[in-house]
Amino acid sequence: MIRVDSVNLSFSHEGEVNQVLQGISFAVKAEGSCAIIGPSGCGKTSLLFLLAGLLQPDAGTITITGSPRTGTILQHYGLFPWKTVVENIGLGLQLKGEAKDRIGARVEGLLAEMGLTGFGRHYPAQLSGGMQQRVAMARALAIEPQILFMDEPLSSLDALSRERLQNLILQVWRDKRITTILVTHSIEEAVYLGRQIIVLSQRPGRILQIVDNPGAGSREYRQTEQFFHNCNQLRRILKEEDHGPEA
Ligand SMILES: Nc1ncnc2c1ncn2[C@@H]1O[C@H](COP(=O)(O)OP(=O)(O)OP(=O)(O)O)[C@@H](O)[C@H]1O
Repeated sequence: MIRVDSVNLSFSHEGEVNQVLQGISFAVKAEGSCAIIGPSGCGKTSLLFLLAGLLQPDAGTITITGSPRTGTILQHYGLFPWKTVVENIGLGLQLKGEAKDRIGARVEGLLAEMGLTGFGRHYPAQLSGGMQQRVAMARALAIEPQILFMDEPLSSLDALSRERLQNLILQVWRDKRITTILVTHSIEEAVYLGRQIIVLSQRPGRILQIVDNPGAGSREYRQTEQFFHNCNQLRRILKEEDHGPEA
């Protein structure tokens, strides 16, 4: 369980305080899937960084029950260009001090799972965006996280690769029974991948609404009336935030 209670965050620059998040409270239960959406600059990445423990709030608390292993996929993949695919994927395991042969076996398994067999010795620059994204996902999954934090992981992909990787995220969430927290700009992606959708206001980000979306979790969901209904609901909330209520 992840619990966020009355969290505020601001950044200071040359004496000027920039309030980024205000009074954020919500909870995500274990094995839940949560999507965070909102206008550009509203603090989505900052909120994800807070959850992942990469930033500390000015006020309020973030509590994560137990000491779960966490994996993080940052925007633009965060791969090391001077390391091969195998070295990138094995990095977390290496940092944990795992034995070389165990790392080798685990990385081989992940290469196969992600459809990257044969590309282990390539460098990131030699791969397409979709393949780099799968490497980033394999690296995050290598340590068998119980919570997976993802910051717009699919934003730079073409429509088909994006759909394939959305299905992969769905499959990982279901098969490995992990908790996923996904920051996205895409309404459809939020509704497809988040059983709970947190909609943030313009900066300073406050919670406009938490949309329950219990139907998410299967490939078929995309074709259902409920899916379209929830996409429209999100669109309405975001539009109102952008322009005020529609005439
Ligand atoms: N390390 C930092 N120092 C100062 N200001 C920062 C820092 N990180 C983020 N900000 C500011 O905080 C605000 C929110 O940024 P953040 O990246 O969290 O928003 P976002 O909703 O993820 O944006 P986008 O959708 O465009 O990716 C922005 O105004 C940004 O300039």
